[in-house]
Amino acid sequence: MADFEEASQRFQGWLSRSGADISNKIELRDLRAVNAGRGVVAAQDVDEDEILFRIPRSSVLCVENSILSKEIPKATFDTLGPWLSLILVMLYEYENKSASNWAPYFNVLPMEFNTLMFWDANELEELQASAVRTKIGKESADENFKKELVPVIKEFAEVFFSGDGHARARAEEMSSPENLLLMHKMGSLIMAYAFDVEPGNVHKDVDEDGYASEDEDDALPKGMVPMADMLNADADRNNARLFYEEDSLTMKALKPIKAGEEIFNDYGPLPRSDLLRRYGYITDNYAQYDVAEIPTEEIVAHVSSLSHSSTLAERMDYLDEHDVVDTGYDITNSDPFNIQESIPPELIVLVQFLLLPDDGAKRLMGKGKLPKPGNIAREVVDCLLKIVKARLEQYKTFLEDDIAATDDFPTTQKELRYAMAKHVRIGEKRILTSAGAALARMAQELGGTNSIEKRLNGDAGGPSRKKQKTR
Ligand SMILES: C[S@@+](CC[C@H](N)C(=O)[O-])C[C@H]1O[C@@H](n2cnc3c(N)ncnc32)[C@H](O)[C@@H]1O
Repeated sequence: MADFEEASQRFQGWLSRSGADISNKIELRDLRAVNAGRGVVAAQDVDEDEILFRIPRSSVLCVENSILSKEIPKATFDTLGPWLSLILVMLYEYENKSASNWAPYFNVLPMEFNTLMFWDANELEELQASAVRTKIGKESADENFKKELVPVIKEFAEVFFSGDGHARARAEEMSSPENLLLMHKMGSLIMAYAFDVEPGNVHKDVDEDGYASEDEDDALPKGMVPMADMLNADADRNNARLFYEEDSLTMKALKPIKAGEEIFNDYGPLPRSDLLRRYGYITDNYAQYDVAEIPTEEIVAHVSSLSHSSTLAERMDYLDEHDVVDTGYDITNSDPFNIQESIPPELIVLVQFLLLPDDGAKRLMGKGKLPKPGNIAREVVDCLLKIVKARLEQYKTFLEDDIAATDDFPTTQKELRYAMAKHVRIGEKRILTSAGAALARMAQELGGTNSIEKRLNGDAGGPSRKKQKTR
């Protein structure tokens, strides 16, 4: 406890000496008792628009402020891109230990994470069929570290390990498992803590909800902004935002904040699976953003099994040209569940188009048109229902069993990870179950012959013999 508090005090002292202004109405608090590390809390009432702190741009840990940017050519950083460039700079500062200008800052940053990158195989298995497992990217990150980052460190070994007689030997060791792990840790810090730092005089385009496009954010340099990254996040209780000014970055209250209330940033509308992947924690109020992703290859495999057409590949190319094809489709929450709201129109169009008879598809392609997602034929509903049910069956446990299993007070890291994984899969299964029920209702309302079942079972459209499990 003493070390933790002392690190917080030293960090704030360092930040103030670096020219930061921190309002005396806020405090950096120990929130470990509620599994939230450090967080910023209002010590007195704060008004809307009031400045909580102002950090000089020179205190941001970024390529521009690092001595490495004077010694390593800009072209090298440009080739590395924002992520690897910042990892390089952070590794350098971290290796410099107390000699680094940012040493007091590193002392309040964690080096252990619950993000999916650090879960073992058994822990990941608890996520069952969640598509988030395909997005962790550990192997590709390892490759990038070995192929792009390590060669730069070797090329500039004398700069990177300046003053060390063993600089070359140390650079040679950078591909070791321990050093790759260190790179992953820096990468994870960037993922959970860094900001896309807008230059002082340029403003990025944001959508109506205030989020920049991913392309837009990818283009901006990343920076670790001390203090701004001590704010935890909350989807519903976001009450502060960072503003990018010419010489400083300013955190302002977005609404009045009462003494004792925590000050929250916003990570955007992330499903809990992504919250876990990027930030290593989940909270119930992000459940509203949960999604159940269905990979496109599964959808195409289902349709192929129902279609005798030899033109599916050609149709996929056509759909791709019309921006309908994605790697997967997210079924989202709606309350009450509503097909039009929760099933993406692109998924409906994809299934509709692939299920068309050859002459119908050819006619549409000739006119450069696509089916309308509003008119869903019975056959399409049946196919979507099969896809949704098959996806649900890929999860190893039943929804009701997951809900019944208690995890009130996980005490070990493993228990915590298992509990978080369970909540992620519950969220996904709930969506799939609701989607299945809504599609089944729609099929019933549309009436007519269940042509898909007929084709699959080779009978006159009677109920499938296979008992469908509910998950
Ligand atoms: C930008 S940092 C916030 C400061 C962090 N709590 C710390 O002690 O360094 C983001 C990390 O804080 C934690 N976090 C953020 N919001 C949280 C919340 N609402 N509840 C619990 N942990 C949260 C997660 O571990 C996340 O990866």
